[in-house]
Amino acid sequence: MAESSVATANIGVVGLAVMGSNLARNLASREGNTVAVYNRSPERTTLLVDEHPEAGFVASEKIEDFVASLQKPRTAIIMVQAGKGTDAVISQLADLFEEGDIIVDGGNALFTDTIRREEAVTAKGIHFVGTGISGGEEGALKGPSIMPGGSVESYKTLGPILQSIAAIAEGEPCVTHVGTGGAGHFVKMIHNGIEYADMQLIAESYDLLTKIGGLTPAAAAEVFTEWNSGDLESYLIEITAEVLKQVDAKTGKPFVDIVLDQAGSKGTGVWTVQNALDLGVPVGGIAEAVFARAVSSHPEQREAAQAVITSRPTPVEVGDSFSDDVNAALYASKVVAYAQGFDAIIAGAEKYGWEINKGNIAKIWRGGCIIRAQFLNRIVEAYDKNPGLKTLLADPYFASAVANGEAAWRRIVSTAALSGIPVPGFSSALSYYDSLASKRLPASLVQAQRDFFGAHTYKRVDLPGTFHTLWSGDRTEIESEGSSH
Ligand SMILES: NC(=O)C1=CN([C@@H]2O[C@H](COP(=O)(O)OP(=O)(O)OC[C@H]3O[C@@H](n4cnc5c(N)ncnc54)[C@H](OP(=O)(O)O)[C@@H]3O)[C@@H](O)[C@H]2O)C=CC1
Ligand SMILES: O=C(CO)[C@H](O)[C@H](O)COP(=O)(O)O
Repeated sequence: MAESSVATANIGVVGLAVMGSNLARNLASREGNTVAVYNRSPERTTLLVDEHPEAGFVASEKIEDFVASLQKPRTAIIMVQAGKGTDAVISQLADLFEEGDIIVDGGNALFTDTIRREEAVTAKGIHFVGTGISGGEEGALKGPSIMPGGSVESYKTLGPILQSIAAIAEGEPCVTHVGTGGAGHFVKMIHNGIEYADMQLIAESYDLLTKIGGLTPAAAAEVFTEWNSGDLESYLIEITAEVLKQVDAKTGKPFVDIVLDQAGSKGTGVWTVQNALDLGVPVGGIAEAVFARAVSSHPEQREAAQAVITSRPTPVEVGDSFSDDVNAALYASKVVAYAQGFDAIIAGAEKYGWEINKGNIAKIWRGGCIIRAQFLNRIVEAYDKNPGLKTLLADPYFASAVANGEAAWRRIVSTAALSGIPVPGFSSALSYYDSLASKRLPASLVQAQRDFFGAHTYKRVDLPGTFHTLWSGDRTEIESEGSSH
């Protein structure tokens, strides 16, 4: 490995696994950049440098040499395993960096860790920017969607570099200063939550098309390919068609049929739901997607249940328009998932004091990231028209798009239930829609029950104030001090 302790690089990357190595190549391909690279295990560095001499990397085996190879003020992007790995690298860099240098964490960090790390690092006069980066291997190389947090001052230096490597959508780079502190990682977390929901809805669509619609995976691939030229056009629909087309070389079977039906996760979906619970934001679509992966990953429970549930419903007979109904249900459920994700962003911004422009978030998700979709242009328009929109479902375009597909959506949920096909994503989205649309919810009864057993009080529809009924006494109503909770 060619070592350099002369400061020749204007930017560095620490962590050269899938994301870091591709991000480093992306940076190196941009005019004027000289990129320093470092990885804990030097084999990865050697491999990257040997395979990509054109990148002109300045490689180091020791982190001290890596730091010495960076021009001042130094900027290093960390792309290592979230959690302890990130803490370890930050601590090493913070010991070697000087006032004014910038540490960027581009991994999938939990935003509260980012807030903690920023406090610790900035105490030394070093800038710290937690940034979400999405796009997987290809995005990192060709242009990801980038969601930086951190201070406005840091973004002044970092912004142009990030803009130069980001994906371009509708002529604009997919990067914006999301907000200060942990805002970037918070928004990336929600991005991943929406990603989970979108993937689950697509998986349910595939299940319905094959198990009720009777399509083979290859025929379902054609349906997804067709959908990809309509309102559902998106990266996830596109790759779904590719996966379903794939034939396993070993068995000649459809590839999807030989993959074990147990979905894993690395944690960002769970974080989204945990934080939404804390914020009091219903994100049922994302939660169901997380739970669906969890159900799939308990084979012992599934086996135990299958040993006793031996009688299964016969799939309902469906006509030629079935796939159109699935398309409509997918679209409507997807609108709900995005609406819930944006609600969580709004609530997070309020709680943590971030000024997050929702339209700009939709803009930077139009390219480079896993949830990139045609659909996001409509979200941009919705927030452009009304930045204070209470829910995406109230936007006139989405309201009418969902209303147009509503009957099909209901047919799909009921057909799935009658056929014994689980559709937790579709059905929870429909229930959420119906909850918002209902003039009156049975929450009245829940609140009355709470008052009965715990004197939790209630409000009346016809009078101001807070009340309690003397349930264990003569059941008269008394006015209560304070507000019901
Ligand atoms: N993979 C993806 O599609 C995406 C990943 N991300 C995020 O980007 C980051 C990098 O992801 P990915 O490229 O997949 O790599 P991994 O998450 O698999 O992490 C591997 C890298 O972390 C390094 N590392 C782990 N522990 C330590 C430690 N204690 N000290 C120093 N280095 C350590 C490894 O070094 P060594 O080689 O020495 O083991 C290696 O470079 C992660 O935070 C991930 O969540 C974000 C978007 C997409
Ligand atoms: O951040 C990502 C994409 O945006 C990563 O691919 C992430 O790993 C996906 O989450 P999970 O592994 O839990 O499915």
